[in-house]
Amino acid sequence: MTEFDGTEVAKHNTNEDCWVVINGKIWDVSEFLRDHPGGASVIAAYSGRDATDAYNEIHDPELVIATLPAAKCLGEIRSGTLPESQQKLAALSTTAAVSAIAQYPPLWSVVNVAGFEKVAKRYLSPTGWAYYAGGAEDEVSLMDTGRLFRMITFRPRILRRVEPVSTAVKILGFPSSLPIYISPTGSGRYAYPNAESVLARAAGKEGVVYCMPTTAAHESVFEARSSPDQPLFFQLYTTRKQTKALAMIKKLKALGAGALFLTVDSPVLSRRERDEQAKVTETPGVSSGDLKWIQQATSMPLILKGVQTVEDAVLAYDHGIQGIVLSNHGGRSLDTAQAPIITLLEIRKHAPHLLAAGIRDKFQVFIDGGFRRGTDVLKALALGASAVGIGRPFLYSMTAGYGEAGAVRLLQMFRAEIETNMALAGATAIEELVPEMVNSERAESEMSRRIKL
Ligand SMILES: Cc1cc2nc3c(=O)[nH]c(=O)nc-3n(C[C@H](O)[C@H](O)[C@H](O)COP(=O)(O)O)c2cc1C
Repeated sequence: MTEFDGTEVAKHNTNEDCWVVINGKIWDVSEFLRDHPGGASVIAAYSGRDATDAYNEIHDPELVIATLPAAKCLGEIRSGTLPESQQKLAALSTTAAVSAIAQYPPLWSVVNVAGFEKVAKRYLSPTGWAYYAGGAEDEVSLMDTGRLFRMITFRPRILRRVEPVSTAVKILGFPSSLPIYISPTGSGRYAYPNAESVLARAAGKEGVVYCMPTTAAHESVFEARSSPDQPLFFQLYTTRKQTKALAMIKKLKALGAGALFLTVDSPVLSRRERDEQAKVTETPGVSSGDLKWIQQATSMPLILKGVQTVEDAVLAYDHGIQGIVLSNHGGRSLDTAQAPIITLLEIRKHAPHLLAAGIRDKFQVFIDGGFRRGTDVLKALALGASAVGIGRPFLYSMTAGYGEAGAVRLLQMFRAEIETNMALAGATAIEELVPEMVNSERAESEMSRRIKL
């Protein structure tokens, strides 16, 4: 029997197109609605949702089978994919249930990343929310990034001409309309069906780069490009046997991938307790120390994702790698690992040559983890990063049935925040964002004093 995710069921939530879940089976009751002896509104209250409890309270489990044509049973609900908000309204009377059903908030009412996160928390299944929102162990690294962004303040310059503002940058030689890109985030299916293709399409519309995760590196994502020139990167774990990895690199290069992000911060599977409770399973990413075979296998730029110290940043540069992502995997790997912005400050202090404008055509420093505002992005750029990766917010932006429109709206929100705040800081181009525009001294006081290069 065909299986459907809760997100798919949720889309059929009107009187004209009404699906309900009864005892694990999905029924199309659009036509039956008006014939229901108890009235249409009783069923309509559960459209796009799980009606099991309410149904079982009154009906024999076999009644639906006897009443509806077999073709109206469309399939089964995939376990763990029904958001809480789509489940269990039986404890309420029908009238209360009808009023308790919140419609998905209209997209225009979501005005910032925090808004998308709120919607995602409400409409994702418990499993999906645990997987997306969680971090390792006590989630200290996960939560720490926001604190550091707040510790870094702007030193805006005044009475400058601040129009027009250009947010364009080059990422590994590819043009991007914004100094941000979409980070690889495992499986997007809890948020929206074919989430990776949806993100590729949204990225194409807004002229930014999407880096797809290993698990979703398929033809279909490339087919979603708005033009063959649209840059798409892919991420690889080196768990894969060498032969498999090489075959994948070759295939993705042929499909038109522009760069390879090799994730190096997860040599073993980390301890994510929310996932354990919600029974999410994920393949560990094991990194091997030897990168020569990958460097030799491809002419694509090779980027190390998950560099967490200035020492390793220097090693990467010295080994001819084309770029690094300062990242602690969004707080999902080693808990209490330092925030990536601290690693950026370490590089500023001990190896500033890695951030020099003059070397950006052969080496770029990217950063990700906890960037939720245009101002967060601008601080990292002023301190020398070439671009910023954004992970979870894109997953959140596709929930509640928003899909591509949500991801496009999120990019437009970042665009508006970056443009406005650049002008307020006194910059009209990304190159004009210089270290003197921020005061990062409080954050610098948290840097290790034991660094020896
Ligand atoms: C649900 C989820 C899955 C992820 N899966 C991957 C992955 O498969 N490969 C990878 O390199 N990074 C993965 N990451 C890490 C992101 O690429 C990125 O480093 C991190 O999410 C950035 O932080 P942010 O989510 O706070 O923006 C994942 C992150 C999340 C939240």
